[in-house]
Amino acid sequence: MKYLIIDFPSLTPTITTPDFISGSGYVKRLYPAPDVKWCVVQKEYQLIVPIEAAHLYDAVILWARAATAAMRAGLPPTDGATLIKLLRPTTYRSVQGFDVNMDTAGDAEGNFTVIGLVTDSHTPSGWSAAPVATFRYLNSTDLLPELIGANTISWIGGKPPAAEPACGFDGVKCSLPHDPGVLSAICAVTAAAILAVALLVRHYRYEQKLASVLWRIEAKDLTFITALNGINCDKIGLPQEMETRRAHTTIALYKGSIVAIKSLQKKSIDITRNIKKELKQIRELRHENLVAFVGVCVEAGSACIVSAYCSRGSLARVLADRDLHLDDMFVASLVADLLRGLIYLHDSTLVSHGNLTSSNCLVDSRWVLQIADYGLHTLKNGCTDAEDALRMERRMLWRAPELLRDPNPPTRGSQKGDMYSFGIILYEILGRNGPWGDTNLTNAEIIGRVRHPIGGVLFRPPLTNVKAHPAVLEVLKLCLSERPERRPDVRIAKLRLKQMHAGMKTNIFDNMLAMMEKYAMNLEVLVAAKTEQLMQEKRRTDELLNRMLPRTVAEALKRGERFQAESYDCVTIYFSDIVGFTKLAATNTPMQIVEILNDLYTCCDAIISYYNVYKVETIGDAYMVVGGLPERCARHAAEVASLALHVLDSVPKIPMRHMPASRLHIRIGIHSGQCAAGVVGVKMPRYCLFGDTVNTAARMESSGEPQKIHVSNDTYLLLKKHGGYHFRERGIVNIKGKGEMKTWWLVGEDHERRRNSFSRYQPGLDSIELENEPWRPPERSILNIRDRARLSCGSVSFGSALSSPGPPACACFVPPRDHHSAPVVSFCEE
Ligand SMILES: Nc1nc2c(ncn2[C@@H]2O[C@H](COP(=O)(O)OP(=O)(O)OP(=O)(O)O)[C@@H](O)[C@H]2O)c(=O)[nH]1
Ligand SMILES: [Mg+2]
Repeated sequence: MKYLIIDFPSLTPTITTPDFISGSGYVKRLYPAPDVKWCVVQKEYQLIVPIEAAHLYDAVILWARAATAAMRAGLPPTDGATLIKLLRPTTYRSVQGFDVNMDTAGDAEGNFTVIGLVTDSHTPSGWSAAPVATFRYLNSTDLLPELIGANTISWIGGKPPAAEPACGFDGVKCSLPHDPGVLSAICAVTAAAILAVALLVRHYRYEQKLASVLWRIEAKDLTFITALNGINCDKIGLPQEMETRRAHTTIALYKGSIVAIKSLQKKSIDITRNIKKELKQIRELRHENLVAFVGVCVEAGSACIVSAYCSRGSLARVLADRDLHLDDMFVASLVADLLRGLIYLHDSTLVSHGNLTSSNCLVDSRWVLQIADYGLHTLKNGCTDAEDALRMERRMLWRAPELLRDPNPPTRGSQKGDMYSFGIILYEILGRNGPWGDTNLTNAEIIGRVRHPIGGVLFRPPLTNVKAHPAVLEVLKLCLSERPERRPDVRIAKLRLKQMHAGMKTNIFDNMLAMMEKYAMNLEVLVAAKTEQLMQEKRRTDELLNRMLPRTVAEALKRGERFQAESYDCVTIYFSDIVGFTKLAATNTPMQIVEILNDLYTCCDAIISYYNVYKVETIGDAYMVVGGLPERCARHAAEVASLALHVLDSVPKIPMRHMPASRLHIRIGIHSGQCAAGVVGVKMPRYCLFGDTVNTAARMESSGEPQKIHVSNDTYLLLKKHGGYHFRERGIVNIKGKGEMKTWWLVGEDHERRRNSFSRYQPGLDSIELENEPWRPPERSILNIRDRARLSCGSVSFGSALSSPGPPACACFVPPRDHHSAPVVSFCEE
């Protein structure tokens, strides 16, 4: 049997090497031979062979090469060890198409191809993977292959990735040393370095601040103001209020603000490091109750301290001003301010004041107390003021006994010493009689007694005449204690003095604001109440005016305008008159007549409020009403006719107080026609009607009969057109001044029709049973007549009358069944 071994690399599916092609030609030639066994044959030149076959091929070739070399060297080709020695290391071309490098240990490595992305216009993405470089062993002795064609690779980021991560593949390169000793040493050194740097920076900054001359004020920047009385405030920009007040100290203008100047009478001024420290320290202090330090002006051997100016002067001066009444609120506020300032000072780097006196407590324009002359002890030391001895002595009045006795007292004093000084100031505030009250002793004597009590009796300001709360007096006594440790701490003192300003704000300004707020609130309430009263008065006046004049007329007159008279084409005028009034007047007293008429008109007024009519006036016993003005209404005749029927029915039911058995009877006359209406005259203006229609209507009444409604033919025609009214013809009547006229008696109204009409607007009112009670006199002479405006076209008036609370003021409000068992509705066509 013959074997044909064809070995191909698996990575190369299409074998195209020359060896293979020649081999395949050979295979082709062998093909007909029946005794040749095939491995795999695909189509022409397209053979897929297992990788093992390719390796086997290479192995056989290598073996053959070694065997040939052995035979040439005269060595036995059958000795495996010899062949291996001859074989390694070597480079050979594999049947797979690439060179293979075999090292001395026999490890064979082929060449590697780098596949990279290359632009490819044939693919949808525009990219495809293709061999871009190769790894090759250039020499058989090379340990690693060389990259050939690396420059053709397009790397992400422009360069190949690092061969190894920065900390190595397992992070070893970055790990800390594990030795705890080394570790703590590193930490300590680092901390020390940081600390040293921080200290250096701090020191540097401190030195910078010390060296900086932010506190320095140039003399040229200070404009001294010698006397306020003579200066023009506007010129130097001072507030006007300053003009009337003296400064009490040297003041100057610095950068647009007024400052107080305190000169230091020193022989020489040397700004030492200690003074610089003090200046830096004092510049950093800022509190509402400390006078703000502005700076120091050092010029030609002299120096002055510049600080904010407090316009109301020292506390000593404020207390000495007898014209100034200091109430509890002021006192509490001043004490609270002083304590707040002192707390801040005691908590600050200054620790204590050392020279707390009432002349070192200043009051600003807002009545806020501010502590002055704190700190700068080194700078102030050694002053040679001519007045120094006296001033020094006066200062001692506030000084604590232990400090007085001390031959070398601390320049900055002590906190307990400050509390003693506070006690003396509190005494000054409460007593308003100086730091030691009313005494004949000189300052030196007082100081001497405080320093050395005579006979062991302590010398203190007399508290007998001091009027204050017991708790306040207690604090005062404690502050003046001989033993410093008995004196309260400033915070404790503040706590105990809290009740001085119980219920008040601690600051005068806030207190004043609170008072003003309260006052403003009260004022608001007062104004609201007065406004309400005014509105009520206005409503009453308007109501009265509206009763006397039509609303439109009243409005025009209120605005001060003239009301233009208006002409109306057709209105209906109603006149009524009491039958036998002359006789009635003769048999009753005038007051009884007034009563009768008042009852009658009140009833009529109440009735007309249900109709869209306007009451023009009453003349004696005559009552005049018009329908169709001042607001035009097409139903004027019907409104007046219904009103007449209503009145005619109600009047006989009005009982006469003096003649219970008698009844009133009236005549009613109605006529329709043209008329004019307007206000005539200026005084007591009245809305009057003019025209013949008025006369005719009056004639209709006078020519009528008791308890009858006399209607002219014009009104009759209008009512007939409207429908629903019942008439009886009177015939031709001779009317005085008019001649013969055809007239009618209005006898009734088709109330069912009206009732139905009303039900259209007020469903359910059909069922309301209206009582026809006898009339009672009203409780008030003027009834609250319903607002006629509600009777404007289309509105329903009766519903509101029914729903009004309380009993009806007048029973004749209730329409009787025969005329108005249904509520009245105005149906205006306009
Ligand atoms: N109106 C007003 N008076 C001031 C101001 N500063 C100081 N004074 C007053 O000027 C006067 C002199 O003040 P200083 O030189 O501080 O003397 P002193 O306060 O009496 O005493 P020492 O401060 O202890 O030296 C005192 O009556 C102060 O009350 C201020 O800003 N406004
Ligand atoms: Mg002072």
